[in-house]
Amino acid sequence: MIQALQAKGIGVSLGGVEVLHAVDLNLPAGRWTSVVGPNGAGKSTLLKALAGLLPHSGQAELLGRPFSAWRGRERARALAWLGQGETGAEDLSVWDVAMLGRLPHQPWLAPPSDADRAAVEQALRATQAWDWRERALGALSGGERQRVLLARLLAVNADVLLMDEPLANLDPPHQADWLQLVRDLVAQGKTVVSVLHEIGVALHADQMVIVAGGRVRHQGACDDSATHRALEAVFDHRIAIHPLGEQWVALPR
Ligand SMILES: Nc1ncnc2c1ncn2[C@@H]1O[C@H](COP(=O)(O)OP(=O)(O)OP(=O)(O)O)[C@@H](O)[C@H]1O
Repeated sequence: MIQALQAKGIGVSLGGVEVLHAVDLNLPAGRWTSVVGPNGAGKSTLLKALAGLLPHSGQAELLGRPFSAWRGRERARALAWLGQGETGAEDLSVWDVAMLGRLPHQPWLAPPSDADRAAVEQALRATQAWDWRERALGALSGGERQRVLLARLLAVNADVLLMDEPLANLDPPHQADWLQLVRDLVAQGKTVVSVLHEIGVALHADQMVIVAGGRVRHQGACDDSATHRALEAVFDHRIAIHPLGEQWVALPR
């Protein structure tokens, strides 16, 4: 199986403290992997290291090649990123924010092409943000803003999409839309890796990586009882995983 992302002994220190300890991880291409764990576990740090956004020890590989072997723009076309609580670009219009996702496709200082405009329109429509395209990002609500940032990520049209808490501020219908969007992306052969606190949604993924204390505690299929037991354990058995129809739900004990 082709690996979209691989961590080989990745360690990260922040503020002089080691927060990720020699993590080894293989994330398969064409699958959706959810990353879960308690607050402060190191999930965001792991995702940033996998995206090549943080200095780290060990080696990270994207689609079988070390990050150092990728040219910047080529890598930016292959891997799209949605960070947690992103700020900045408040004065930019929604259209221009989504167009930022096309930068890796554009020659230096070139105006957007028809293909760029089509990709941005498609992305804004996919997240139902099209109607706000002339509004400033800073004038949107938290959930509206999140949908614009999601559109920026989609506009990249990358094969590997990393999202840190993509459901932040989204209401339940838009969480359901996100779930469908991810399923569609994976059906097209894309790889999605998402850090999620919504365990019920995270259990819809193909596989789950459970992180605690800066280490991967478990990696397994979301419908595997071993994954459910590991999930309950990492949250100190304060939640229990139950079947509900064809889904799994996490309920407080
Ligand atoms: N700049 C920093 N300096 C020092 N420690 C940091 C820094 N950034 C993060 N940390 C610490 O690193 C650890 C991992 O943080 P990280 O953001 O990866 O956790 P997380 O699992 O994503 O948490 P959450 O679920 O709360 O978002 C935490 O203990 C955090 O306090």
